Amino acid sequence: MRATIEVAGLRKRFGHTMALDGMSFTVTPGQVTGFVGPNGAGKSTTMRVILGLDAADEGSALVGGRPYTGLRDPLRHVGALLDASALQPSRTARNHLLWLAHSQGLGAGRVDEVIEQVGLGSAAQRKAGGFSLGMRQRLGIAAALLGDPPVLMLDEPSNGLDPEGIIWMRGFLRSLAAEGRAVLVSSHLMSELEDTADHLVVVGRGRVVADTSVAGLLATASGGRVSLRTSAPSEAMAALTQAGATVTGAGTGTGTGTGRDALTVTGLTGEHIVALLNRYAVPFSEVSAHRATLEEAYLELTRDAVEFRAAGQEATR
Ligand SMILES: Nc1ncnc2c1ncn2[C@@H]1O[C@H](COP(=O)(O)OP(=O)(O)OP(=O)(O)O)[C@@H](O)[C@H]1O
Repeated sequence: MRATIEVAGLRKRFGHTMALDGMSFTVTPGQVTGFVGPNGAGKSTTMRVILGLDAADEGSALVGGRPYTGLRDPLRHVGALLDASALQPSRTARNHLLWLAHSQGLGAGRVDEVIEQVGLGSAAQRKAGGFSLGMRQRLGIAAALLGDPPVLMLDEPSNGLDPEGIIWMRGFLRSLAAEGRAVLVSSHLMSELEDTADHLVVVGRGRVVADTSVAGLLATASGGRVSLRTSAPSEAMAALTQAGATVTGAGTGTGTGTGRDALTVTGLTGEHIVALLNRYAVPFSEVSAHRATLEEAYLELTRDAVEFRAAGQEATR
């Protein structure tokens, strides 16, 4: 089976709420794809539609080229963790997994393997009802792995994990992708994905607002801005503007630097700026390309898609 998820033109309305408004993206094998967007952006609904738990009004969602409902032994095709608390609290972790395994024709040996894989060995005989959220997440991932599926889909798997657990999760997801699986991981926090994901599908208001590599998102957000520090701002401005750049700062109050000697230049690369300043013998002490953080890039992209924002935050925008 192809290790892919293909979502095309999904629309889904709940009453007056348009949860999905033309959601389209593809998850490819061998990498972790981060599915990121603010609360209410439509991530869980998309995952539920992919798993056949919700029906879309329009569009298609395919796992390995087929709709989920058409898969025989679905756990062998796609492993999913949507809600870690969806378990029978009186069952032990191992019995929970045994019950799932049997439903898919899988043996007890596989159950013990996945228990070890997620680090729950010492808790396997404990009742799942007494598990912390972090332990439930691990149990949910064990369940997703039971059928050794080529496709994994995890909704906010780092929720409830302690810092050690978060680091473990990052490495674990990356190793699953390195084995050639397609791994889709959702989060409403970019910080949770930035060290994990190779590729990002950023969503807002039910649609994709960016489908890009992590490096691509950073490059777009940086916007080609270069900061410059010079003791001769007027001469620098004149030389750079003449070469086609847009220059702000030095008393205009619009630059990102501080003080009269700081300029912000767009439209020219750092190398080009250095060459021009040298040619016109304009002194400068610093030329640096602005690097946006992933968080900044994400906030910029999803600014219009945030459903709930504190009043103080609203005022700053
Ligand atoms: N069963 C439902 N009935 C009514 N509205 C729903 C239902 N499920 C989702 N919605 C609405 O659809 C929109 C998308 O919700 P969804 O849970 O998919 O977003 P999300 O990106 O997963 O958000 P979060 O990060 O908060 O989990 C929201 O406005 C939500 O309130």
